Amino acid sequence: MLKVDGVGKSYNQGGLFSKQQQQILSNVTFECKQGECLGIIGESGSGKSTLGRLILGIERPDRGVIQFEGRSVSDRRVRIGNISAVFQNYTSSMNPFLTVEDAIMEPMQALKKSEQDIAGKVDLLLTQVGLDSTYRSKYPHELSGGEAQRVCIARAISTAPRCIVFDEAISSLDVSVQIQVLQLLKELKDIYKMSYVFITHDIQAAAYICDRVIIFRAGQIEEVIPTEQLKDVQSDYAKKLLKHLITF
Ligand SMILES: Nc1ncnc2c1ncn2[C@@H]1O[C@H](COP(=O)(O)OP(=O)(O)OP(=O)(O)O)[C@@H](O)[C@H]1O
Repeated sequence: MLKVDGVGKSYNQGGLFSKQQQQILSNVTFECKQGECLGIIGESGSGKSTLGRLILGIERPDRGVIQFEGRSVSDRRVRIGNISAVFQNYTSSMNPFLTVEDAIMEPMQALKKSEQDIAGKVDLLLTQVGLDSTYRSKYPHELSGGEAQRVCIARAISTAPRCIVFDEAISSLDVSVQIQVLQLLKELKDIYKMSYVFITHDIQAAAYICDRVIIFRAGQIEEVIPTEQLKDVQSDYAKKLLKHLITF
């Protein structure tokens, strides 16, 4: 369904007029199947978020292609309504001037759904993420971190996308809230039959929610492994990384 094929990306290093390039991603190839949760685990700076931005079409790869159901995600019409995102920083992901209701309605309005359909769906989406209709009129500063992230999730699922990219989406939450949100994401995946690309440092969260995990190293895929075999990773790097990331 989502195919990343031979993707490379570099950035200019050392300012606007510098010609020095830093290679961030090299020849990244993988597929995320329909209904699959694919984890991407790697050290800080290994290029995970860059890959997430390329999948979301926020930036374009220098080399290779990213396709959703056979069509390049560089075409906005392919992405819109099909691929959405939930980021780590829920407070800056939310427009401080929009109420919860407006924030949830915005992606549906972009798809030109009827006002009646949209208004009726807000309560359902709030219920699905464990909030009630009293939240409709609240502003982001009136929400706890867990509530704000639930609103971001409601917004992300509002168009019933086929795929969601989560970039460290639970990392800023308290541990007890993280567990609740992970449970919620699992339930929603089953309801909507979505695929998830789950970018994280958190091996325990990945083990809980992912079907397969990609171990990422310096912008390249080191190993891809089904979650139930995570303890049997082959490469020395993956063994060391997992040991380092397991905190208990
Ligand atoms: N827009 C940009 N311009 C220049 N360099 C960038 C840009 N975005 C990212 N980088 C560099 O690319 C590298 C990879 O960053 P990226 O955020 O993708 O890594 P990451 O694995 O997500 O890290 P973390 O886990 O800390 O979020 C870093 O060295 C970063 O400084």
